[in-house]
Amino acid sequence: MEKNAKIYVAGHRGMVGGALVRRLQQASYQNIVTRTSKELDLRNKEAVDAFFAEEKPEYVFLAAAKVGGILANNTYRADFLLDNLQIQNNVIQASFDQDVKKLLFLGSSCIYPKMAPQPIKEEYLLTGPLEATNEPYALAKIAGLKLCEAFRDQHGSNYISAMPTNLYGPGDNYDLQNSHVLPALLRKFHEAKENNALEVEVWGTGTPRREFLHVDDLADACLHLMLHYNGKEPVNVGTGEDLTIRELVELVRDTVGYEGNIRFDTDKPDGTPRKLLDVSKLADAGWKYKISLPEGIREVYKEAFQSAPVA
Ligand SMILES: NC(=O)c1ccc[n+]([C@@H]2O[C@H](COP(=O)([O-])OP(=O)(O)OC[C@H]3O[C@@H](n4cnc5c(N)ncnc54)[C@H](OP(=O)(O)O)[C@@H]3O)[C@@H](O)[C@H]2O)c1
Ligand SMILES: C[C@@H]1O[C@H](OP(=O)(O)OP(=O)(O)OC[C@H]2O[C@@H](n3cnc4c(=O)[nH]c(N)nc43)[C@H](O)[C@@H]2O)[C@@H](O)[C@H](O)[C@@H]1O
Repeated sequence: MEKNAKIYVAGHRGMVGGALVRRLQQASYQNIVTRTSKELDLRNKEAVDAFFAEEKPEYVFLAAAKVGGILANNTYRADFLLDNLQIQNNVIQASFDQDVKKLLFLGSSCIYPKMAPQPIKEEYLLTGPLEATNEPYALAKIAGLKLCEAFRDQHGSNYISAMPTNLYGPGDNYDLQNSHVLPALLRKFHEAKENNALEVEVWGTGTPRREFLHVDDLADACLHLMLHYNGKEPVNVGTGEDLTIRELVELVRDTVGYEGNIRFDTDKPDGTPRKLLDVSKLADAGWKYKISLPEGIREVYKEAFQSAPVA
């Protein structure tokens, strides 16, 4: 990818897209094209076709998607399936029509079977039923990676797919209903400390295990894959380490400095019991994460709550 190549980052205002733009700029890529969803609704095929015909990007990072935590996925099930299918179909088809040289599609670790052996290898895809809370989203993501594979099979298109584990970092969503667990916990513990609240409510039993990757590490991995990986199969992107939600809760509590009680609301869903990624394929491609979870949480807490108010 030449330094003056035209690169379209879809979803640049999101957590992942924002990190990708920062990483590309840091690496001196000068010709980055972006559009907000207001300027270009990627669900609209005509608008997407017109944008690609006009801009003719050479490389595409597809980081635009309808995204949310366990409750959002489980509540807006039709939107998560339909919006994501439309966005990815339109962008991948237009990339083909306009001869994009290479495209990176972002999926998610929830594509794998709920009871997949751990750690999860890429080859476990489609070997068992999905987790119910995010089945529509996972199905859309599976369709996206399969569409990339099908274009490669039928037309030789160099479209690759990255499957990140749970992410966190600057630009995360802190809405308590729709967010993922880490930003939700940071906000809950911060507000409980500020208000001297007696307890903090945490969803589920605390027993599920999750793996977390800082989004700046993810962006670095995506650039690495764009530069060095040309395989058909998706590549897992994570740390290869996980912890229980209870352990995460304690880590966030200690980072924030909250001293009250924790209550687990077991009426809320746990989701999949564990989704630890096997990252040996990524390691073979020459990449490893840099930001440890305690360090990342400290940095994000400082950035989101101790310097400027949360939007
Ligand atoms: N967050 C995670 O934990 C996680 C984990 C694994 C994989 N991923 C994957 O990483 C990618 C990015 O996730 P994220 O966390 O960065 O999500 P995010 O912060 O919610 O950002 C998503 C972006 O997509 C854009 N978008 C949504 N609908 C659109 C539409 N109809 N037209 C145009 N743009 C649209 C939004 O643009 P505007 O801001 O302009 O509205 C937004 O900036 C997704 O593919 C997701 O599956 C995320
Ligand atoms: C990366 C994303 O992961 C998502 O699954 P998933 O890890 O369960 O998504 P999260 O929403 O991060 O939840 C992870 C775990 O944390 C628990 N949890 C505890 N307290 C909270 C809280 O206040 N908020 C939230 N959100 N969770 C909380 C939740 O019950 C679940 O067991 C998928 O739904 C998406 O499709 C996507 O793949």
